[in-house]
Amino acid sequence: MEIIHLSAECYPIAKVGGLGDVVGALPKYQNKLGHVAKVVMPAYQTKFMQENEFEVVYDGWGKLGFHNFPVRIFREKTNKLGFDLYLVHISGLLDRPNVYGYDDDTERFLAYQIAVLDWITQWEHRPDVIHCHDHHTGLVPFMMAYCHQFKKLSTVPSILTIHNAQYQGQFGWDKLHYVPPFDLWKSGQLDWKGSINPLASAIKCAWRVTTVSPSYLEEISFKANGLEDLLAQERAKSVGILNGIDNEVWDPQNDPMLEKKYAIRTVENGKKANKEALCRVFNLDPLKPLFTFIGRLVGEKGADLLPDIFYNALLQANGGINVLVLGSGDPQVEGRLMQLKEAFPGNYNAYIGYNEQLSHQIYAGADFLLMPSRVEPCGLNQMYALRYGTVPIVRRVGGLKDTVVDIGDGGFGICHDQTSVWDVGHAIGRAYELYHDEKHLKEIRKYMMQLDHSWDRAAQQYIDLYQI
Ligand SMILES: Nc1ncnc2c1ncn2[C@@H]1O[C@H](COP(=O)(O)OP(=O)(O)O[C@H]2O[C@H](CO)[C@@H](O)[C@H](O)[C@H]2O)[C@@H](O)[C@H]1O
Repeated sequence: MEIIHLSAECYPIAKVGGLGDVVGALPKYQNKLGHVAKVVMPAYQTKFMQENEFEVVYDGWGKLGFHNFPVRIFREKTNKLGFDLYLVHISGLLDRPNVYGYDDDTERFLAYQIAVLDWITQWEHRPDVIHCHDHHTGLVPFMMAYCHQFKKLSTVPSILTIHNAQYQGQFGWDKLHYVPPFDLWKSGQLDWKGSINPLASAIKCAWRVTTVSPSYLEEISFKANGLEDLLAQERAKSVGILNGIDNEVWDPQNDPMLEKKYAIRTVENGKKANKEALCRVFNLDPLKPLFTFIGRLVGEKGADLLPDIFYNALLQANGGINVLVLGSGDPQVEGRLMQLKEAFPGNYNAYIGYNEQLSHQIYAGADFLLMPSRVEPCGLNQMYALRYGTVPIVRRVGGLKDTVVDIGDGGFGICHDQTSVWDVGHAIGRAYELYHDEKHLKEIRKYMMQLDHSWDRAAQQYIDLYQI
């Protein structure tokens, strides 16, 4: 099958969070299964763009409302990522250093979607599937189905994967003229509660809808930032497919970013060396249990509670634990996490910002990784932690519920029910006890590391879905 993945992010070209990881891995695994999966994404001003060789495969013009813009699509020449990568260059709109966060993001992602469909419409053949990821590509199913100029694609199955229903990309009806011509009586397919809502439109128009874990599919019928009714209504065409991880990128045995590589057999020494290196850099004591958090500092991740959670835990442990945070997001949370450094020097540290290499070093060097998420569509961090022999401490929600089994149930993680300072504090207490039960901890580490969360299974599940 020929599968076209459309996404705003794709690792290693541009990654803000888990979306980038998924789109950088799933197509590779689909290709391994004998299919031809390709990624078509915006050409941002990134290092990848400057450091690799490209050929131009399309030179044309797009139209956004009354504005015409030149489009150039580049193909990466060497197939080094394990799939064909196409980058859509629209001068002045997409060629910027960041993926998101501009006032004209609506225009940027609309222009990208229109340019991609213009290009694919001109192919001599039709792809078998167009797979859209999140709201930045959410108008594609509508445009394929109803816009006159893309009529040729109206019979091609479109898939929407919801990585996060919180973000929907809504904009006002005053921008309707951006959408290429269609029969106006179809406008209801764009609408949700009085706005043009790309995610809602994709849920309505896509041939199939997927979420990134089965539990999240259950949850969004009750909690989806206003889309609950719609999701419940479209439930029959929806399915939850648990994300995998890229076992080649996330492999402690082969990870060039680590101080010391290790396998299941050598996990104790390997983790010790990585922990020592990490503690040296962050002025922490390698003899104490190291608790960490990696992620976007936003309410969904429970990040607003982290300062209180860590303050209480550090106080109670009376110097007996270490904490290290890597993240960025809400400036207030960032500020409070930085302040804690003064209160607990030698036991607490934080790196505010994005740092891919440091994230690998933390998964390897930490003892415990916290994920007190309020909402977690799948979560990849807990699966990376498992692969690196780090015990996840997670709230029982979404994909966390689907991937982590509590030690009390014969499992390998520590689970709690609420995103509250008290509940997480209690979980940290349990982790502290586990840390001092060396035999049990060693067994758990070995057990976790042999769990298989690679993309092999999920890649096939998507293929099966396309073929239904
Ligand atoms: N400051 C930082 N420095 C370095 N690396 C950092 C970082 N902050 C985050 N990361 C990395 O970004 C990724 C985050 O992945 P998640 O799946 O946890 O979250 P996200 O909420 O972005 O994704 C959404 O999409 C994914 C994919 O479907 C779902 O798993 C998830 O539940 C959903 O919210 C991980 O690779 C993590 O290591």
